[in-house]
Amino acid sequence: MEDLQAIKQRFEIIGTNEGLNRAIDIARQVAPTDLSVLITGESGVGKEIFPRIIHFFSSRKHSPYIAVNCGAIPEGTIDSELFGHEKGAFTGALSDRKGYFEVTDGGTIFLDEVGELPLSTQARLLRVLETGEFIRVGSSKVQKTNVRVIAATNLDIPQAVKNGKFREDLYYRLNTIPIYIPPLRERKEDIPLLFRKFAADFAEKYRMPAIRLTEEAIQLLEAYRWPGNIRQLKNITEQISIIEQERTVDASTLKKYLPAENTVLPVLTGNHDSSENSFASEREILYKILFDMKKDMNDLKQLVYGMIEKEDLSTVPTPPPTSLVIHHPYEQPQTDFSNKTVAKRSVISPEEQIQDTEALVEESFSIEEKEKELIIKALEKNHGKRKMAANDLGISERTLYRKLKEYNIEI
Ligand SMILES: Nc1ncnc2c1ncn2[C@@H]1O[C@H](COP(=O)(O)OP(=O)(O)OP(=O)(O)O)[C@@H](O)[C@H]1O
Repeated sequence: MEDLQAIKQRFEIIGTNEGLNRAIDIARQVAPTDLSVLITGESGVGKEIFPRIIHFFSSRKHSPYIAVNCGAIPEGTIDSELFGHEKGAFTGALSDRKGYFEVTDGGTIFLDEVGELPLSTQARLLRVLETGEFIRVGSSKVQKTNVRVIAATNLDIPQAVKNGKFREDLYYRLNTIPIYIPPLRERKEDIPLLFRKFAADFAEKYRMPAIRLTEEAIQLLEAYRWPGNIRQLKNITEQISIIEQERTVDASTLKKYLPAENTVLPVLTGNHDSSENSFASEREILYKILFDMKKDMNDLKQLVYGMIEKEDLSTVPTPPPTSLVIHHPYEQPQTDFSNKTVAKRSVISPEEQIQDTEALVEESFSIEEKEKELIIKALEKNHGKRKMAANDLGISERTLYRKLKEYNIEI
């Protein structure tokens, strides 16, 4: 089997930290077995690389690999996505459809954000883990599959178990082999290495000389807490690469790009001391009101559609057919992962038809731009942490995922 250095090269992993090396080593050791693995660590630490390492070094290497972001799939359709459905199982189920556990038979499924799974889906997942059995939605036929499950989460699952949000038995089943990825602030030695790598990548991408840091700037970079971890470091390196003309970046320039730590939106704290803050807070309150208005409007729409569906009125205007095809945001295949399946979906539930209709209505009320702006603001404030941004916005993480996709917001 390849040594640590070769694995790092193959998967473009930068870092020499002991915790990182240990995580890679466990992934390599556990790969040839069929054990379930749970990868934990804060958002942006680089969890997604590990299931790929495990799949690559397993005997399943030439079988399908699917990465499913459990937080990004609406609750109403997740069972159908994972386990498939029978024709007529719900309105819109126009034909039979295989779920990911069926199409990945023989391969590996990576369940990212596994803590977001609803309890009913957790029960189905436990069954497939323990017996290899699953049942398509709307069917009574038990089917078999042979899939290795690797899960990841940035949630405190033991706490979720205590709160009744995550099944304890499933937690122990998934956590057979735990892999913990340390946050960047505990890997200070890796910070300058990662910066240099990203600076070189962006120099190539934007065809300009790479930015470099002065000694003082490096110290500042290392002292920063990096709440958004590697994702945040990458974003900031990109911003500086594009914006700064001077390619040698000193500490005072760098400081401008590092968000003040422990800052909270004025709208949430009621901190209105300076006139600048007061302006910002008024604007944010306005956005919040617009956002709430839109939410109310959508609730109202759901209600109306619900009533219409109940009464089965033939005069109901249906959304145009083009809006009936939704694709989920799956990872792009890596260069060394040509066999990775990119999943698509073309059948939607009534719930999603309503969501798609929302998009049409949003346009006509011109709230879209404001909503997008507010989402970006919330993400910036929370250093790309989607969960915290969703909390600030007063929406579920799932809705935020949908919005990010809808507005093409990259974080
Ligand atoms: N060791 C590393 N070397 C180089 N790039 C890395 C490393 N770790 C992470 N990255 C990059 O950092 C970004 C964030 O990584 P990733 O999406 O895997 O984080 P995550 O822990 O899965 O976050 P989340 O829990 O929010 O999904 C990606 O662009 C990834 O390529």
